[in-house]
Amino acid sequence: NTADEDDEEQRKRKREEPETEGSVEIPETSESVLEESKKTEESVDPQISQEPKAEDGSSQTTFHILGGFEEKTVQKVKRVLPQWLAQPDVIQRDIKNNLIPISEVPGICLTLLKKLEANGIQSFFPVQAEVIPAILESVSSGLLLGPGGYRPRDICVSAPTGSGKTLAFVIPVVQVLSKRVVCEVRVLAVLPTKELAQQVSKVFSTYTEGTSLKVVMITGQKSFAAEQTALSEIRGGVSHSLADIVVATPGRLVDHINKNSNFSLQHLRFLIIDEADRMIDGMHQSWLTQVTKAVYRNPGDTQTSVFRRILPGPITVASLSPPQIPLQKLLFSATLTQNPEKLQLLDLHQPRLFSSTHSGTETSTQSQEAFNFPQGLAEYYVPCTLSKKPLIILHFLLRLKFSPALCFTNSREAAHRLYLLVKLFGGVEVAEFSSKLNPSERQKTLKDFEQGKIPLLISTDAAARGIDINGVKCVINYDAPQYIRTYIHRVGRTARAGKAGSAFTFLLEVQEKCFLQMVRDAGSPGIQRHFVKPQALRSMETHYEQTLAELGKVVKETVDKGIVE
Ligand SMILES: Nc1ncnc2c1ncn2[C@@H]1O[C@H](COP(=O)(O)OP(=O)(O)OP(=O)(O)O)[C@@H](O)[C@H]1O
Repeated sequence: NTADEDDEEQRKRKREEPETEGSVEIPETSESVLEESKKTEESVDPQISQEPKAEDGSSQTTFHILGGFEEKTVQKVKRVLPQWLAQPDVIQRDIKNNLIPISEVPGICLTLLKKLEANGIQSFFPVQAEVIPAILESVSSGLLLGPGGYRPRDICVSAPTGSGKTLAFVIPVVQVLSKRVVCEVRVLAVLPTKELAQQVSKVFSTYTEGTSLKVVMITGQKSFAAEQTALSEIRGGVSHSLADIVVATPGRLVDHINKNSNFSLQHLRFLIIDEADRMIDGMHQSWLTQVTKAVYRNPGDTQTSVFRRILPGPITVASLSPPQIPLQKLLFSATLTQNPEKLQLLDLHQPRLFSSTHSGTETSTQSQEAFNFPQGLAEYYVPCTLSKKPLIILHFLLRLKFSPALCFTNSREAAHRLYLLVKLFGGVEVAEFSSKLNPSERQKTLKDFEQGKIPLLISTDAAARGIDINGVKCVINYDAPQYIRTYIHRVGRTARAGKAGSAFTFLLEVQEKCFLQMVRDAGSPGIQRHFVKPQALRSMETHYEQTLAELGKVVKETVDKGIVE
């Protein structure tokens, strides 16, 4: 229909207007005005010709309208992913109904089976049942070669928060290393924070206990000299490694590579990158280049060594002989990026992906990445106003007994303010967790929270990723997270290991549309509205107002004393 076409044409013209500051927006004009401007377009300066005219023909305004906030139709582009990303090995998301008895997973030695049982593990979760045999298979020809004499494929795992990814790499790696003769660093696990490194190091220690394997953590928690002493010793004038498995944060790792001449990665067989998407992010990138350099750094006398390592290139007869220790990368994340450009930074070798999302299928037209949500998670959003947020938290804790609850804010200041307010209000034990605390305070706070001494922990995103706190019933996003990955990791602190849990996100009216769209686009199975009636808060209001006034005084006093800025 012609009228529709004209409309469409008008809209198109509007969309194509330059968005520069000097441009003039053409208002929704009548056809005659549009025709008028069309006629003059060829002969007159376009800037002048686009100036809007009122019906009497006079210029409507001389102001330039800034912005360009009008709605634009963005052309949908069908995603085309590399085959390995588009067709992953599928991992079941439902843990409870897909438990596999540990004895049914092939290749695991008796000693480890016994240890698993001793640690209360009777069955493997789906991610473990898939990934453990795959890693074991890649070392089936020994540490020096992959299957068929070729370099083994790198392995990427994208599975929900709390799905048991840690054991999926700890078990096979410990099993492979248990046959080693000489102590050298064969496994390097890199994690973004000290807490996570500690958590993973603890699991490695549990499963290496009673063997000669040594696990060393380098995160800066101890002095550099103490870490050096733990990593190697000089015997007979020669440096000997004291670590088989090193668990590190990127900053401290780079320090040891550059400043500790006795720290050698020349025998490294597995590079484990946990929270891989976070580790690919900008600030962490250079650590990988440094690791690669350290792995292929040849001391002068190794030209004749059997273990001479050269950077992998095209396969030739010469490159296959003598065989080298291949470096295999194992990537784990609940929100592994599907952006091939980002993944390329990791220089993966014929990667094999294990994933519980199907967003990468060829039929998918979604431009946004979809992620994994734990099966037992119930998601809610709570419509609220800024002033009612603290009251709703108190209502959740005091009336609805939503505890233990982990509550996230978007800044350290917001966490501290909310902590003070809840503490002054009384009736519930509360603690805060942020980078403001030193590592031992952080550790103690997490321990107290886990042991049930603190029913409410108010945290920044410092506790959003990877932290495995047993028994968190409820996650509260006091401030809505800006990014979908942050949301997934925060809510993933509950509903772990096949258990149930709830996540509540407080949303101001202006945030609702965008946030809900973001969550749905990411593949959330469904987020429901949880409305708190104003009457439910009324009885707490007077005491709350008094607490606010008191808080004002406390904050003023601390500022006056120069305790906080
Ligand atoms: N087979 C199993 N049986 C029972 N519990 C298990 C099993 N595997 C792992 N767990 C427990 O499940 C919890 C979550 O495991 P883990 O921390 O490895 O999850 P994750 O996938 O790494 O989560 P995130 O993505 O949040 O880091 C841990 O407390 C762990 O001890």
